[in-house]
Amino acid sequence: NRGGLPLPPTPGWAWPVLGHLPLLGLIPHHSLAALAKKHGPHFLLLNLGTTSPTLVVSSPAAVRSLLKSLDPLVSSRPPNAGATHMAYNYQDLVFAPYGPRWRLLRKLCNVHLFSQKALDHFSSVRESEAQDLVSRLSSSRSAAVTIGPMLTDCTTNALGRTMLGRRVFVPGEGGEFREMVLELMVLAGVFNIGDFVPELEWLDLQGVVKKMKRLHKRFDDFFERMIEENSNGGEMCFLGVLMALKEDADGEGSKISRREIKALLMDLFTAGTDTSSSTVEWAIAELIRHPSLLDALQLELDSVAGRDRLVLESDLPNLTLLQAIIKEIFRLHPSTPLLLPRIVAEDCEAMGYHIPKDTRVLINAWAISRDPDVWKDPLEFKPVERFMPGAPTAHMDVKGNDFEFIPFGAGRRICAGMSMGIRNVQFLTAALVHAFDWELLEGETPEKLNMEEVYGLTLQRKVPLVVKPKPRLAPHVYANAAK
Ligand code: HEM
Repeated sequence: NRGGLPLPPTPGWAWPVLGHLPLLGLIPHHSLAALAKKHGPHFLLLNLGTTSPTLVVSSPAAVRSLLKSLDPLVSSRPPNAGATHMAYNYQDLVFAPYGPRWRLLRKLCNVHLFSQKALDHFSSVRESEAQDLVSRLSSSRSAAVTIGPMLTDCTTNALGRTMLGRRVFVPGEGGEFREMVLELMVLAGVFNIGDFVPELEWLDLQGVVKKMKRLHKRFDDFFERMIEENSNGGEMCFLGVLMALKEDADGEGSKISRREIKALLMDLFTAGTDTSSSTVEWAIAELIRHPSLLDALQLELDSVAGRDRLVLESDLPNLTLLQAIIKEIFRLHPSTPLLLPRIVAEDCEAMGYHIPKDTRVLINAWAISRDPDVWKDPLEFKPVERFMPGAPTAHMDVKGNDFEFIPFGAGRRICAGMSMGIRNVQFLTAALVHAFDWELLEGETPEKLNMEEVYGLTLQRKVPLVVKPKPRLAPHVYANAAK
């Protein structure tokens, strides 16, 4: 019963079985943005495969209507192979159905990882990993480096030390975990046909499920080893806290199980590393393309941190231009352009349309933050004009209150690690811009730097950024960083 309300518009004709899947193209957030402009600027209803229909949401008003007014009804995720085979059959946080277990896992993360107190507690870990990165870059002696993988090493090691009490990517040490994390990123980004045509799931046409099961076993063995090491009295870390909780709760319906602990660790490594590192890579690229902003940021950093030490996390509140620049980076380069899918729990009404139960929801955050109906000169990098104090949109933030840009999502299911993500991106960008001048390779110019995107789990550059870092601080700073 639709109560006389229409369904949202659709693009019309669809293929048998595949439905509108072929319309997604190679970069779905681009194709969906174009389709929305043509057929449904707020809502567009697609049939992707044979599953229930997918609602594509492409305007701030439409996001508000769902994630503010109806949020509890769209706070679970649709079924998918990754949740079943990698995330311990929905025992994790990212895919847990909205309810008491999801609430408990989020609360544990909020208290022990993402609260101001927990973030401050582990700031020395992030600072020492940034110091290591600066030292590795300065030892390149201004030769060209591909910055992306070095940033991934840095964020993953910082998270490894916070969660497991140890680094996980150690140069010259096997690199098994590194290889596993990279494979996980690739697999999680694959468009799995079985998720859209469940009738074909058993065939596993792309071999994705087989790979997931194999990789899951390797992760499980790794986390089991970590748990054993930790129970022999390892460094105090998030895993230690979780294990203590598990022991406290054992016998009385266990508050958190061993499986949930492993699933949570897997989530945090997947959601918390590339998201931050790829955003920093975009930030360095944008600053190279805008040399006067790069100069102004270096001036700000010098005035706050001087040239005799590296920047610290405690400097961040004093770096106003940096904060404006990072907001603009999040606007133009949201690392998860379609957020993570949701599913509608009950029939409901939004923007005058009937939205049936089980409709899947994709929110095109990328399209909204580049929409000329929402932003003036949306494709231009203008942090000062938009976000410096006194600018008309300076009050806007990325924390899910302003639906004009929602790189972390919004509502109850907003990114759990947002506080850490913002700190990672602000701090690493500050550290790199403060410690180095950045030159492109011979023959490349800032105006022509390739800024194209490719589709994947996170929004990656089509052409990885290769740059020459030239130290600009006092020499003893780099010597100390190397110790
Ligand atoms: C630049 C950094 C980051 C960005 C842009 C980002 C973005 C996102 C987005 C868009 C979502 C989906 C939100 C939704 O459904 O509305 C999400 C979920 C999530 N993120 Fe992040 N993220 C970042 C960093 C992190 C970090 C550092 C961690 C943890 C270490 C993390 C952990 C999570 C988790 C656990 C979820 C699932 C939350 C839930 O389902 O309740 N993220 N993130």
